[in-house]
Amino acid sequence: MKNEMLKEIRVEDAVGYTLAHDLTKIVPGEFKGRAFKKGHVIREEDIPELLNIGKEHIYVIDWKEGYLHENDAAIRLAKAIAGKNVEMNDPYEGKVTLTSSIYGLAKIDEELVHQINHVQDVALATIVNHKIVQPGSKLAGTRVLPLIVEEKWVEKVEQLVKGKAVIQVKEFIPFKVGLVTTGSEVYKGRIKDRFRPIIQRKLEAFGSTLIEQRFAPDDIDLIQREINDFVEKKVDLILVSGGMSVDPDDRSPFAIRELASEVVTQGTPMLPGSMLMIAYIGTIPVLGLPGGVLHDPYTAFDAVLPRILVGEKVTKEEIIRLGYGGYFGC
Ligand SMILES: Nc1nc2c(c(=O)[nH]1)N[C@H]1C(S)=C(S)[C@@H](COP(=O)(O)OP(=O)(O)OC[C@H]3O[C@@H](n4cnc5c(N)ncnc54)[C@H](O)[C@@H]3O)O[C@H]1N2
Ligand code: MOO
Repeated sequence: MKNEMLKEIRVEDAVGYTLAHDLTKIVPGEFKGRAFKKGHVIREEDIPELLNIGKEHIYVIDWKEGYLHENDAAIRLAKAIAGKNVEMNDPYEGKVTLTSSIYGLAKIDEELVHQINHVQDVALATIVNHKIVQPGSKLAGTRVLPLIVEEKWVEKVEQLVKGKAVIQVKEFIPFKVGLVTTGSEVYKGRIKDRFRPIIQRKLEAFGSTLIEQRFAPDDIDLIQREINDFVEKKVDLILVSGGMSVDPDDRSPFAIRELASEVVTQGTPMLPGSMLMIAYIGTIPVLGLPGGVLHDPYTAFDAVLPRILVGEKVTKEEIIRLGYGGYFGC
């Protein structure tokens, strides 16, 4: 049903009228964008182009109390939704785009996004939660669906999100990290350690530093001695590589478990990375690294590390949910 506030005027009769909204042109494979901007005053020479993009009429709006233009509604929605380190652009074709102002971890409240999209005439599309984003990375776009919208729907969103962060980007905290490399084959020099360069590169990408690497054979006491040393040094994160699976020489999980004040998980459903262990000694996270880190670019370790480096604690429930969509092959 057409809104009674919208008056149609034939394009040929529209010279001197102001456009009420952006007009879009699409030429498949060549162009998609704004051909005319809201506020443009129509001139005689615009008429052929307006007809070419399929506009035989334009709208003039006869405003009533309690309604908003799509641009104003999109700005209000974006302001309500944008949290820390999120910027918004000017409306374009009725849509406001939210971008990150920093390099960090995108946090999207999925449940709130669903609630917002339940509100009549409101549309919010976001990236998935926990993506690593760069300055300028697009996070979301929002608009209302009609050209003029009842203000009450925008107010409903504003109330829904009050005091909550729908979309924000968290900064990575520079962690000082200790690495305990276990495995008698490495300790005795039979093979060269390959974990260090991989770990170093992954940490540095987030602004953290591997401050020291210690080596231990497959011996619980000796592994624990090195872990304890890092605890005393007050590192921010301890990583333990090697010996995480089922062989009799795989001692790392026992060594970590005995020292831990909390074990969040020993194992994940994600592949690769099923042998990842997450524990805490006091406030210091201790990760037992799956062997897959040595040969796969993305494992459960890569899913969890950015969370820890923004200062978050990953829950067992989140670990369980890594299985869905978490088959990367190995
Ligand atoms: N029968 C089963 N086999 C395997 C299982 C399982 O559950 N049942 N799990 C698989 C998974 S998943 C992983 S991951 C791997 C290896 O797990 P580990 O963490 O126990 O690794 P290791 O046994 O200590 O070593 C495996 C392999 O990697 C070499 N390695 C170890 N550390 C280093 C290092 N610092 N630098 C270079 N190379 C290293 C080591 O010499 C072995 O060759 O187990 C699967 N199998
Ligand atoms: O824990 Mo493993 O990394 O799946 O090969």
